[in-house]
Amino acid sequence: MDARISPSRVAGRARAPPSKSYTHRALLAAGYGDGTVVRDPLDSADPRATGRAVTAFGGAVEWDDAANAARVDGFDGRPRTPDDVVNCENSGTTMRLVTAAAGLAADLVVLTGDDSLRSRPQGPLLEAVEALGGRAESTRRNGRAPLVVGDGMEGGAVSIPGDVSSQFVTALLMAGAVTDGGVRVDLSTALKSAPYVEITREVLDAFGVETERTDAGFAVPGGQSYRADEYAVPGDFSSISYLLAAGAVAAAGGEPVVVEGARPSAQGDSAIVDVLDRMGADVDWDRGAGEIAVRRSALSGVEVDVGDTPDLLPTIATLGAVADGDTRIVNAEHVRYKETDRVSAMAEELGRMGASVTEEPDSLTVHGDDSDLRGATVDGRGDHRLVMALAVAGLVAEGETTVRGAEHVEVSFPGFFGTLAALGAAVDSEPGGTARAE
Ligand SMILES: O=C(O)C1=C[C@@H](OP(=O)(O)O)[C@@H](O)[C@H](O)C1
Ligand SMILES: C=C(OP(=O)(O)O)C(=O)O
Repeated sequence: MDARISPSRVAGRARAPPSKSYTHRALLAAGYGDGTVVRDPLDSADPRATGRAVTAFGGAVEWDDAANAARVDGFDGRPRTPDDVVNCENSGTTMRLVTAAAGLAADLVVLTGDDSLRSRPQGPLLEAVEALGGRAESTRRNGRAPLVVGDGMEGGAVSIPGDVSSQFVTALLMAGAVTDGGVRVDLSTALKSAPYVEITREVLDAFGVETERTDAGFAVPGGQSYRADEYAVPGDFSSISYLLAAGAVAAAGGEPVVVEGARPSAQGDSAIVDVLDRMGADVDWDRGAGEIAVRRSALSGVEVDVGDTPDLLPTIATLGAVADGDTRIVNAEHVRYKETDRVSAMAEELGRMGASVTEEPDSLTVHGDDSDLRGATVDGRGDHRLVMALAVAGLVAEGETTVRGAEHVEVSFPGFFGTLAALGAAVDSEPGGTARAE
C-alpha cells in the first residue's frame, strides 16, 4: 500500500499507542506465569506474534478489544514443546525472547520469521543457550533464523556481547527466572540499548520476579514464579516521537500538537523530548498528566548519541533534514541490525527527498542547510519506522510524497495514518480519497 502525503499543517490532541516493548514482556511474563490480564496492550502485528508463541507453548491469549485487554493463561514455568514451528514474522523482540524460552522446553522448538527477521543476528543468544546446557542452532549455520532450540536449558553463567542486541539479555533474564539455578549474564562489550533491559526489570518486578545488576552485567535468581493478576501497559515513546516530530515541523502557527498517554516509564525513547528541546523546539512535558505539547518552531541541528535509543534514529534524521545546520546522530552502528539497516536506509530515502546526508559506519549526519525537502516516491522497505519517519518528512516537503509499503505501520502503530489525518494532515493511505480531519 502506498501512502501519499501532501504539505500540511497539524494541530490538536492525539493519543500514543501502548508500548510495544512493555506489551511483549507483559504477554510473555504472563505466559511464564499462571494467568494475567494485560490492560491496554498494544494490539499490533509484533505483540500478536509474541501472543501466538505463548499459545504455542501451552498458554492461551485472548485479545479483548472492547475491554482494551489481553487475557493470558500461562504455561506456568517451562514451556510445552509446540505442535508446529513458531513464526515470529517481523518481530525481533519476539524471536529473541522466545528463543530463550524455547531453550527451556524439554524437546525442540523451530523458530522462523519473515525475510527481514531471518537476516538479523541471533548468534550470541544461540551460544548462550548452549552454554547454559540447551541446544540452539541456526539451520543455515549462519547465526540467523530458522532456529532449532530446546533440550532443557539449565541455569548458569554466560558471557555475551552487549553491542548486538539488548534483547539477548532480556531473553536470558526472563527465562533464567524459571531455571533451578538462575542465570548470570556477563557482558563482554558495553551494553547498547540499555534502557530496554531496565524495561524488562521493571516488568519482571511487577510480576514478582527479582533481577539484579552485577559488576559485569545482570543476574536473575532461579526458582522464581511469575505472578500478577493485572498489568497495565504505558504509552509508547518511539511512536510518540513521530507525533512530536510532526508537531515540531508542521504544527499550525502557534497551535500545539498535544500527545496524551506519555507517562514517565523506563523507556529510553522519552529522550525525544530532550532532543527536540535541544533543537530549539517549543516542547513541554507535563509528566503528571502524561501529556506533551509541541509547537512549530525553527529547529537547529544538534549531536545525538543513539546508543541507548536506536529506534529514534529515523525520527531524528527527519528532524535534521528540516533543521538549520548539521544534525549528527552518533553511536549508531547497532541501528543497522533492525528490520532494515536504518542508517543507510534513512540516508538513501531522505536523499531521494533532497536531503544532504553523510553516512559513516557508526553515524549519520544530516546537513540541514543543504537539504531542501521535495516530494518524491520513497520506499519504506518493509520497515515501520522508516514509513513513519518519511511520512513526517512528507508533511513539509514541497509537493506530494509517496511512501511505499505504508501498511507496515501495522507492526507498531496501526493507527498512525489515521492519527496524522485526525491532526489535519493531508494523507491518502487507502485507495479512493484523501483523509483529512474536518
Ligand atoms: O527489547 C526491546 O523491546 C527492544 C530493544 C531494542 O533492540 P536492541 O536491543 O536489539 O537494540 C529496540 O531497538 C527494539 O525496537 C525493541
Ligand atoms: C527494532 C524494532 O523491533 P524488533 O527488534 O522487535 O523487531 C523496532 O520496533 O524498531
